[in-house]
Formats: sequence, C-alpha cells, structure tokens
Amino acid sequence: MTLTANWSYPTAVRFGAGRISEIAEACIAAGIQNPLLVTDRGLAAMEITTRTLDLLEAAGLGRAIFAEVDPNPTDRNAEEGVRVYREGGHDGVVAFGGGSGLDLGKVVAFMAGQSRPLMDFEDIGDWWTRADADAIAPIVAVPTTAGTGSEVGRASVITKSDTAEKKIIFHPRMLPAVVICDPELTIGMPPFITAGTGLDAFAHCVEAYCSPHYHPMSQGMALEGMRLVKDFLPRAYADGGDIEARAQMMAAAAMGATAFQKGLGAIHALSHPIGAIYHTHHGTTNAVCMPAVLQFNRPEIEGVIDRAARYLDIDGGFDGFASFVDDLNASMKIPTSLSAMGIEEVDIDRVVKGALADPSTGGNPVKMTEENTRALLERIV
Ligand SMILES: NC(=O)c1ccc[n+]([C@@H]2O[C@H](COP(=O)([O-])OP(=O)(O)OC[C@H]3O[C@@H](n4cnc5c(N)ncnc54)[C@H](O)[C@@H]3O)[C@@H](O)[C@H]2O)c1
Ligand SMILES: [Fe+2]
Repeated sequence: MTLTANWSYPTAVRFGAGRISEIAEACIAAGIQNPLLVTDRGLAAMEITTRTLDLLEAAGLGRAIFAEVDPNPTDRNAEEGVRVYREGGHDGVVAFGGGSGLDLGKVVAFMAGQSRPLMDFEDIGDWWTRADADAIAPIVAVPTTAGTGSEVGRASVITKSDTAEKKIIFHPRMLPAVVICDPELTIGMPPFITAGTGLDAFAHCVEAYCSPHYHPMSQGMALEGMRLVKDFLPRAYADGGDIEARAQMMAAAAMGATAFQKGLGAIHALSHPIGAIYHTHHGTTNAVCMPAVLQFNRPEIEGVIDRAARYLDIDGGFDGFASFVDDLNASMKIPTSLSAMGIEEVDIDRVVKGALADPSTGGNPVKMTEENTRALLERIV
C-alpha cells in the first residue's frame, strides 16, 4: 500500500442545543451583513425557519429568503437562487435545511460570482480550478436534519433537469465558513425522515469505512460514527424529543460526511441515479440498497466488517453485522426493495449507466462492472 494522501478537516462548528441564537454572530464572523437564507419549500413555512429569520432581522441583517428548492435540488433551482441573490445585493448565504436546502444554498454562494455555467464545476479531475475562487460568497450552514453532513462538506449534489442525472459540484471553498449544529432544530422531523436521514449518515460511515483508500483519520471517524448511529438512531426514531439522541445523531452526520472524504461506494452510486430518476428520498434509498451492497462487497470487506462488529459489540462478525443492518432497517419500516418503495418499474439500463458514471463507484471495494452492477441492482428491485 502507498501511504500518501490529501487530507482536509471540516470547519468551525458551533455545536449544541439552542445555539441557533448565535446565527447573527455566525454571519458576522463569516463576514456577512446581508444574508440570503436558502431553504426548501417545506421548511420555509416551519417555525424553526421563521424564528431564524426573526433572529437575523433583530440583529439588523434582514430577513431575505429563497425557498424555491426541490427535494433533490436542481440546476434550475440554482439558477433562480443566483438570480434572487444578485438582485438582492446579498453578500453571503445562510444555507438552512436538510441536504436539499444546504446543497442549494452552498451552490448559490458558489455560483453568485461565476461566469461559467454550473456543470463546468462537476467533480471531475480538477474542474474546480476553473472557478474564480475569490468570487465565492461566504456560507453559514445550519442543518435541520441529521444525515447528509453537507454542512461540513465541500460538495453539493445537484440534479441536471434535462437528463435527470445527479451531479456532484465540488469546490474546496464551498465548505461553509461557520456551521451551527443545533439539535433542537431536528426535533420536529417526523420518524420516517429521522430514519431515512439517519441511515444516510450510517451509509456514509459504512461506505467510507469499507472504501480501500488510505485515510486512517476518516477510518476512525467512520467507526465511531457507526456506533453513534447504532446507539442513538433508534432512540431518536422512538422519541423525536430525545435531545441527547438528536445531538449524537447530528454529530454522526457530520462525522459521516467528514469520513467520506475517503470515498463512498456502490450504495451511493446506485442511490444517486435512482433518486434523480424516481425522486426518492436519498437516505431511505441508501438504506434499501445497503443489505445487497454489503453482500456484493463481502469478498473484500469481511475482515474490516469483522473488526467493526467487534467495536460495535455485535456478535457473529460479518453475518452478525449484516443481520444488525436488516434489523435496524426493519425496526424503522424501511422498505426491502425498490418496488416496496413505490417504484413500479425500474429502468435497469438507465440506472446501471448512471451508477457506473457516478464518482462514488471509484470508492467501492469490489470493482463495479456493467455485469455485476446489473446483477446487484436486480437484487434490489
Ligand atoms: N452534499 C453532500 O455531501 C450530500 C450528502 C448526502 C446527500 N446529499 C443530498 O441531500 C439531499 C437529501 O437531504 P436530506 O436527506 O436531509 O433531505 P431533504 O433536505 O430533502 O429534506 C427532506 C424533507 O424533510 C423536511 N425537513 C427538513 N428538516 C426538517 C425538520 N427539522 N423538521 C421537519 N421537516 C424537515 C424537508 O422540508 C423535506 O421535505 C439529496 O439531494 C442528497 O442527494 C448531499
Ligand atoms: Fe448520502
């Protein structure tokens, strides 16, 4: 093994219940005087959002909001957001929400001063160096789900409207300058979103942990992230008001996203095209894919999963871990197939093509080919 790597750390995180009260201070710390709060339509009407706008307004920072954001946000949402940002003369973004609001907010800040089109910054090779880094507006990120960890990430997942492909837009400066992780904001999440988002955090930890790239720091973070999910997701699901469980899940989400700098794998490679084509929830789709992907990767991951099982106090090595995943899914009513999820007919050719083109494919422990990816997908439909 060659022990060389490029490592980056996450950013300044203000973590703790009630810390949304620091939103104005966080904006000032990031150099923002006239923020545009970007979130999705559903959240726009919720009390946690209006309260955040009240806090900004009370500090003299205005209460501008852009909420034309779809779940699995699109390039069209981004164009519209950039237009509103420019018209309002804003000088930074408060990216507020689950992964959808966070990703779109990050992209609006990134694109606000660029002259090239968004897809010129897809995460391929060094395309990010095409951007004018000095024109990227500062971002304060406020997660309201505990799953994607996008608040500590340098990428946004944006669906291309004309082809229904999920693309990863990457720039190191898209990393939010300040993050407020306030678990109180997640209390209102209904159980099925708690489950789906929490299992996204789990998928990040598991895929990062199993990915063969060399990154011992991520490896440690992924393992402890799995433990937090194992101990606290069932509690958050059973009692949404359990603030300790909500806080630990918020930490697990940030850890998963930091860990996946190491790599993701077949779960995300499949889930991205499925989500883009059939508009399914990202984390829930990952959870549906995970049992089959574990078996698919078994020849390469048995040893590391044995070690994870020992750390997690799961008996039975790889098989024990696989049963634990099945039981965790079942306990939170995760469907066992894509058809049980409501997708009547999966376009196998299209999903396989999308999966093989997805950057997560490169991090999977077993090399993904057209043939084995098709067989894998057929086990999930
Ligand atoms: N950038 C990254 O690194 C990264 C990683 C994983 C996933 N993603 C992307 O993130 C998106 C999924 O994000 P998500 O799983 O957080 O879901 P989401 O942001 O789409 O939110 C799901 C639903 O939950 C609602 N919601 C959010 N917070 C709530 C709260 N506190 N109370 C009640 N309802 C609430 C939203 O309004 C929405 O209807 C996908 O587009 C996915 O591709 C990005
Ligand atoms: Fe994910």
